[in-house]
Amino acid sequence: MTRPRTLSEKVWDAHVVQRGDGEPDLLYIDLHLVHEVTSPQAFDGLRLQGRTVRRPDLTIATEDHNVPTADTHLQIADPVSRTQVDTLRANAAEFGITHHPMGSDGQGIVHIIGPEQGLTLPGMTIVCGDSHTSTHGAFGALAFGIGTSEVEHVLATQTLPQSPARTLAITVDGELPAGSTAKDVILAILGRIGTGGGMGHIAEYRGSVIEALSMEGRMTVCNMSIEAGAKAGMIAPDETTFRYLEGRAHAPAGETWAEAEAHWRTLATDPDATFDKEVRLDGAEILPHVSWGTNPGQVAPLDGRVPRPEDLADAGERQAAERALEYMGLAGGTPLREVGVDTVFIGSCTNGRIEDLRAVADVARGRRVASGLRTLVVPGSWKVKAQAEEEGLDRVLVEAGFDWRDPGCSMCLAMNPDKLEPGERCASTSNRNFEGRQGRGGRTHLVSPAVAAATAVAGHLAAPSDLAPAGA
Ligand SMILES: CC(C)[C@H](C(=O)O)[C@@H](O)C(=O)O
Ligand code: SF4
Repeated sequence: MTRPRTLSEKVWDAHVVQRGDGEPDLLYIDLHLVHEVTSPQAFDGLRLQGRTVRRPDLTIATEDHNVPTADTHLQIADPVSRTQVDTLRANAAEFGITHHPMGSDGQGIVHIIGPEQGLTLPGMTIVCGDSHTSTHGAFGALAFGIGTSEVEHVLATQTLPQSPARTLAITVDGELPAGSTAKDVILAILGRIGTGGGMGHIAEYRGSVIEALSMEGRMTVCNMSIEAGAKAGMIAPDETTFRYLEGRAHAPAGETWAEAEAHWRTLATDPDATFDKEVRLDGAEILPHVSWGTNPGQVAPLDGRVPRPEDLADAGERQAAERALEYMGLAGGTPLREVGVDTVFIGSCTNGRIEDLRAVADVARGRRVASGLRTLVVPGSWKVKAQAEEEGLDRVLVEAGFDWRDPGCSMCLAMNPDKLEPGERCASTSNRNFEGRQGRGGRTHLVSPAVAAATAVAGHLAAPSDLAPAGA
């Protein structure tokens, strides 16, 4: 009998094409996603060596980081952004890669389009020159971000040398309180284990709270694995996964579906398998969370207060908190609900999917955005945008005063026209609150879509349950 294995070990083992003593394993890569930021030098490298793309059919490119989210029928105005996007287009054409240009049906944030097109499947190895590739682990794929030289290696060979990672089980049992979401689960996990808590590990999220999440919610959780320093984050595929995938453009169909599903069912961690490290959270204790600092581990329940650095026992944490509060323009001890914002950003590969937009529309329906507040609602892809419009969500949002945009990374990282001004404070459904992340001097509070929407209405950090009844 083979020894009991975890989900990640099974997927890893199935992809080893070469193993040698003291050497990293050479892994076969099933899907390589490409965007305009981390690919230009990789393609240049191929050209220099006269090489081709080994499997153009397993390589998919999209434009996301640099695209504007308004007037997308026009040329990109910024010359640097335009060059990056034009370069990707030229490379995709030269090397025969499927490419989704700005404004086309299949375009969107790289981590949104893979799953929605059924390209992302359980048991696969998936890489992209992007740290949030961990998103795809929600399907039980082993998915991780790689650097540009590795992008070149995968383009040329469809393989990647990798040293095995350790395994980490993050179990969230029980049931979430009403009003808490997948985003709150991952923010609470980050609050517990910190930004280094997953370092060197592949995380597997398990337990009844994770099992009860939709695929959208599972993607939100896996997306932020990298914020804990984990190499990847995975969830065992189950009925929820299969129902999400069935009928998607690139998912197996007919007889191959049944075969695929049977195989996917074998991927779950064996009952006797052990992890190198385990963390447990009680779902019942996970309340809506917001970040108060400048890394995604600096979070607190919305019901709480901005921490007082002097109360922190650890000297390193105390200094980090002092510095963060200074940048954030916050005083320790301030109730989080009293923190007013200038901007609300809803979107990104963390929370730019249809379920996220539904959650926002549910709060917006019959209400108004606080006066003077800037909002951006940015669907993660054109498919998400089209579905939202089919469901009438855009009308609800526009009537409430939200700005309804075109797909892209947008204000998640401000590599495009959507940026915060210095000192501007933003409630954001994205994944990083680093200094300057959303624009130089901008201040970010990471929140769930529901909290973002309620904050837009209230003008300060708020949960939907804080708001007066709609229409009142
Ligand atoms: C631009 C890209 C390399 C970067 C990443 O790797 O994550 C970006 O997507 C981000 O979210 O910071
Ligand atoms: S939405 Fe944000 S986190 Fe996701 S790929 Fe784009 S920039 Fe990175």
